[in-house]
Amino acid sequence: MSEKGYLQTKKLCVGYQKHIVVDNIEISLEQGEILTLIGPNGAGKSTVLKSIARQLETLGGSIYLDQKELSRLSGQQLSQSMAVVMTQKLRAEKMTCEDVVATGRYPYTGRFGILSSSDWKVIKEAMELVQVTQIKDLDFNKVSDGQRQRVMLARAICQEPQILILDEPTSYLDVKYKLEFLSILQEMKHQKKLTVIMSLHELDLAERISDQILCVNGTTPERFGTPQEIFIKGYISKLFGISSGSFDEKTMNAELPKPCGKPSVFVIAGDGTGRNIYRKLQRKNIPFATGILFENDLDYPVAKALAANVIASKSFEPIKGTTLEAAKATLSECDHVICCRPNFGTFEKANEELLFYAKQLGINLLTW
Ligand SMILES: Nc1ncnc2c1ncn2[C@@H]1O[C@H](COP(=O)(O)OP(=O)(O)OP(=O)(O)O)[C@@H](O)[C@H]1O
Repeated sequence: MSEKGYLQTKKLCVGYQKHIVVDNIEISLEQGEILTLIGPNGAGKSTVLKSIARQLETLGGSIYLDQKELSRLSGQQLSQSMAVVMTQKLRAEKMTCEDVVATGRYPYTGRFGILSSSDWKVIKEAMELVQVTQIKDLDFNKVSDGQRQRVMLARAICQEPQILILDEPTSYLDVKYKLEFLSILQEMKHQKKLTVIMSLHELDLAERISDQILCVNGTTPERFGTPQEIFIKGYISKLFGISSGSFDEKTMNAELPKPCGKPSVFVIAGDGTGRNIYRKLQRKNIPFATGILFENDLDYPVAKALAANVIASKSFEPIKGTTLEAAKATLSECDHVICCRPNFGTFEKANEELLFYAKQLGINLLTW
């Protein structure tokens, strides 16, 4: 573990009463890093977050913030350094969205909770940043889940924390707000050196935004590392125990199960033209073969996930005669051919020949 770590855990054990959920958690984050927790439902992500946020008593080990034990900070010191947005709904009787955002300033107000003009400036800026100014006068209990999530983020931002803890912050956001939300986190990371610890179910987003990822599943954390170390072939499927369908760590594509049986259709594809057809055939439960695909083609990972048989050729190499023969043999066993290619490039003469062969055999050429 790095001595320079801004936020560190040592042999951290978390759970409920005597029931250990995750043990031996060793993380080390620099200031301004984003850590994402991923793992299956019920694995313990929220439990880890609640423990780091001091909302749940730890069962063992320690958490250090800037070399100081987190448990030794006073309540006010903690709320001035850490903001927390968990999934459970905030009880906010008769509060407007602006009232809720304003509670984020309480760690800075005196005993009477009177907000100064500079507090209101911070509140206004936070609301503008996450675009909730328009709903500021609405009853917090009557806004949508996505709006509520953004109000809670504004509240956390106006707390001006050094560390932000978020449990599934993007779960209710539409794609526009998901991207905006993550952009705000990145901006705060770069401009204010904000350190973020959050859980995400969207693996593609986790891969893009995280500096570090902690994989949680079972009583010991599976892995802690950079996205490049985590998103390696086969690992995510193993972490989540994917048994129906498949997940490709390289493209972050999740595909439904491939249709079973002998292929009845041959798809001549390439240059990303086949993916939609493959998925259409999958939806209709029609087994198919496809080729000839270069291994770096956009179609290739989808074909590997959905096709009964993929005739492939090494990237940046000429297609071998034996590969063309294998494609012809597979095609001749099919009842139909779908050609997705409007024309063929210089290095695709083999596919052009394959189409010609299909016509010679008199195989039914489908247009989809
Ligand atoms: N208050 C509680 N008391 C006792 N056990 C709990 C409590 N909250 C959660 N658990 C248990 O702790 C385990 C981990 O739950 P946790 O909510 O941390 O998982 P998670 O990874 O966040 O799941 P999800 O992805 O579904 O949100 C589960 O077995 C759950 O049943």
